[in-house]
Amino acid sequence: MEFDTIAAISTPLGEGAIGIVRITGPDAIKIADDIFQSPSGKTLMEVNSHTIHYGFIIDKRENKKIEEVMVSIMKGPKTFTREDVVEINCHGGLLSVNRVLQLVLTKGARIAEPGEFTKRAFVNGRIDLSQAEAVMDLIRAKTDRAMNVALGQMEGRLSKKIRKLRQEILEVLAQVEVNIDYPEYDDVEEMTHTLLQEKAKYVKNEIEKLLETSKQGKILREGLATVIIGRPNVGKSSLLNSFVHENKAIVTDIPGTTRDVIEEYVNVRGVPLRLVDTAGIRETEDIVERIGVERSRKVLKEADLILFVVNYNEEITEEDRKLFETIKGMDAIIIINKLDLPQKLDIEEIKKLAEGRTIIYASMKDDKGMDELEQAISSMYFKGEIETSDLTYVSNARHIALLNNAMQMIDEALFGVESGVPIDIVQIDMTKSWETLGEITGDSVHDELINQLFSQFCLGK
Ligand SMILES: Nc1nc2c(c(=O)[nH]1)N(C=O)[C@@H](CNc1ccc(C(=O)N[C@@H](CCC(=O)O)C(=O)O)cc1)CN2
Ligand SMILES: Nc1nc2c(ncn2[C@@H]2O[C@H](COP(=O)(O)OP(=O)(O)OP(=O)(O)O)[C@@H](O)[C@H]2O)c(=O)[nH]1
Ligand SMILES: [Mg+2]
Repeated sequence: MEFDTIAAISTPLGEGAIGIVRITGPDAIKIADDIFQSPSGKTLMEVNSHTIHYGFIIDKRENKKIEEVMVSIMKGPKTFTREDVVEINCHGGLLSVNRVLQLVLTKGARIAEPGEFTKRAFVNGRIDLSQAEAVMDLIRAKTDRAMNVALGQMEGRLSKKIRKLRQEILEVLAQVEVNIDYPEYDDVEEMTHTLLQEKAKYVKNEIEKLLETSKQGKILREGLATVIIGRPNVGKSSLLNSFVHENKAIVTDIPGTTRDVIEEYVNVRGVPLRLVDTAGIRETEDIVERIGVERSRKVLKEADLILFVVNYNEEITEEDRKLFETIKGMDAIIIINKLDLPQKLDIEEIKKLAEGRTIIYASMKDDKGMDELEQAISSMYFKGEIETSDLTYVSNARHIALLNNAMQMIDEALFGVESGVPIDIVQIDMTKSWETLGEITGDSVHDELINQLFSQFCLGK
């Protein structure tokens, strides 16, 4: 497909020693040539592909030097976008790259939308949708593991599995068609049923296997939403500070110190935590604190993991019991803090309330218990040493939802076969699941979704 020529700054604005203006499209090389002057007098129209050239960017109308640059010339289709690509390497600095970009735009290029380079790579068939989404994940990855998952997806690992499943479904649908066309064979109906049932079971099993990785995959990609809760003054903010190794949250001996929800990213043995400190939950007359308590309750509901802090130096209160009630059924670790102070806490009752969940004995003052806590978190989500390299993780919420949908349709197909529903109805369910799987790779998908997905990219990507 032939598109217009687009350009953008592909490096952080005004940071770093080099800044890159990237151009892609049919006029990329001509535009670059128009504003480039080499000391040797060569023109960019005649150079070999995948070569880089020293020279100056010149505003030829005013015969004015704009920048000293290195220009890469890459001719399609063996490029990032499969189109002609030019990269102008400028001196870093906001003004310098901006001047070059402005000049490029006056020569007929259009400013690129966020993600538009990667979108071209997709539309021109170099990568599929899940690979393009992986490019974005790669940029946002916060741990090595998350990065490995993104790299695997970018290489097309998930796409390959999905394509194989779609192929299987397509083959069985074709076979069913053939069988319908030759009804004169006696046992054709039974054969068709058996075939459909076997294939549906196989596909279902494969989807299930992928979905089994989704819990860990989602954590790796988005971070484990971890909320620190507990009554005022038990040491929640101190715990957050211990995790991030600095005094991010204000700690005082005044109960009700934390008023707002404080969020920090931490890497706990390869598990990315989106750690949230909350206002201590209690009944209060203070309006500001009450809003804080409300927010605490709200983030609590969306948590993947609760870190519930209680005070070794205080007796259990009705509020503690209520909190245990609130987190029923949720993943939680109980942290008994202030172990350096005399015991007033009834440990036996805490054990009962914990309902088998891990209890960590800690003192934020003496820096005790953090190792045990980190160990508990990592083994809770990644038992043993996981090898990200030989597992295909499904990490993206869009993919997870589509896999669940496809599975539902397969289930309906299976139910249909087993309860003697007419074959053409079963075919419809199988076809739907084939289409749904195709939305993951972008083989069956509409423009609106594509635009929405790519608009989430950064500018110049
Ligand atoms: N300067 C620069 N660095 C960059 C990028 C870029 O666009 N420019 N990339 C942008 O994100 C990433 C590299 N990604 C790329 C992916 C594919 C191709 C490419 O040309 N693929 C062709 C040819 C492969 C080959 O030579 O064998 C192809 O797949 O057909 C280029 C870059 C990271 N670093
Ligand atoms: N002795 C002792 N004091 C601690 C320990 N951990 C925290 N503290 C102190 O307890 C007080 C309250 O700590 P914070 O971390 O602010 O408690 P919080 O749970 O965030 O309190 P709110 O934000 O008011 O809900 C501070 O004076 C801390 O220094 C500990 O292990 N031992
Ligand atoms: Mg606090």
